[in-house]
Amino acid sequence: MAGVQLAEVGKAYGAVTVIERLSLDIPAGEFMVFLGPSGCGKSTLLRMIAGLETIDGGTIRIGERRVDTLPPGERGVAMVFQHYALYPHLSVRENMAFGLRNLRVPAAEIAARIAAAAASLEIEALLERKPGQLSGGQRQRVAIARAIVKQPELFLLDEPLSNLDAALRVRTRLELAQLHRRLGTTMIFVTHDQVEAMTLADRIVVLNAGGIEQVGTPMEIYLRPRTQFVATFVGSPRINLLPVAIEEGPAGSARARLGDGTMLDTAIRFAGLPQGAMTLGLRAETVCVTAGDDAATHGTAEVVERLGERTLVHTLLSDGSRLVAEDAGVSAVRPGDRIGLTIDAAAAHLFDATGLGHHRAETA
Ligand SMILES: Nc1ncnc2c1ncn2[C@@H]1O[C@H](COP(=O)(O)OP(=O)(O)OP(=O)(O)O)[C@@H](O)[C@H]1O
Repeated sequence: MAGVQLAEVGKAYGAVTVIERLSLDIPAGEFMVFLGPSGCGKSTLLRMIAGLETIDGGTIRIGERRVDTLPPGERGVAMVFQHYALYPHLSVRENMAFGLRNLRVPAAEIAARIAAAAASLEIEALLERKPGQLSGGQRQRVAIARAIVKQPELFLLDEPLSNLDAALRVRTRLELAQLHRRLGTTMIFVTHDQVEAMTLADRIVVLNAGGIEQVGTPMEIYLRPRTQFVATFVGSPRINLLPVAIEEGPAGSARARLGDGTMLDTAIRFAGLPQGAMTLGLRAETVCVTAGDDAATHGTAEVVERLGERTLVHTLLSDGSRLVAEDAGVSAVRPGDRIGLTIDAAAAHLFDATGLGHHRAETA
């Protein structure tokens, strides 16, 4: 297994810059996820590491070796795509053996590796079938098994779960996490699905328009989003964003005034915040429906989404702004109801005009 180092890599197609001087260090053994919206350059970056795209500048290292001048076959990587890219006329076994024969791996060794990978992904019973005789999930498992038998130093996975139905996606996701634990091989996984990113990653790279917005563990990304873009992209329902005016509150903290006049004392230091209007970020789970007299503000329930374990209440505030609040799974709230809301102001985020995030001081 090998780590990966990208140093100031860039890529343009004609006049369009797709990746701009991007640097990133991935330690050996890490499960790294590239997360970002469609078109942000995730696949391009992965293909640059694989050698399927040239780079216009910078260097790429895998382990101790500089690889950006090497052809894909010499980089020690195996790639799994969204489309399984299996040879339709070859059996599963032959699909797995194909690349190894090209590498002149001895036949007995090929057989042993196929047996081990097939057992690991529970596809032993499928080895003599052709891809056309497999379900989508089985095909994807074969594609992963075909990557494993190469015993790569690095796995590159480009949205490998997105062709699977919801249940199979979850199962294959768990299998992939277990596989990583078992093999310990460095993996880079591209997705636009934040649940996949949160559940699989040791660390996530959030990409936006060809650049890195933030690199961090899933909970760092969720709890301390570096930018408003990251805060908005990660988390479901989407984080509530409200324009606020800021003044100094108790003990040097920032006090936010919402459009409806509600005052919230955040746990964010006032000193150092830029002057002027800011955007308050409140995750839905920090805004809760209350029937008691502890409400920070009141609003009108517009839409009530019952998810089973919790209820999302889309609420209109008196100044016309809207936010999503949470209630228990069994909730009495109906559309049109006037409701009270508690707000956990200590968990609030503030975003300045440049989109930079400000959070409560780190606690030990
Ligand atoms: N061969 C090409 N020629 C010109 N532009 C390209 C080419 N390949 C990709 N692009 C552009 O580069 C940008 C990044 O594409 P890329 O496929 O890396 O995005 P992505 O983040 O993987 O998106 P998706 O999730 O939709 O696959 C896009 O704007 C795309 O239109």
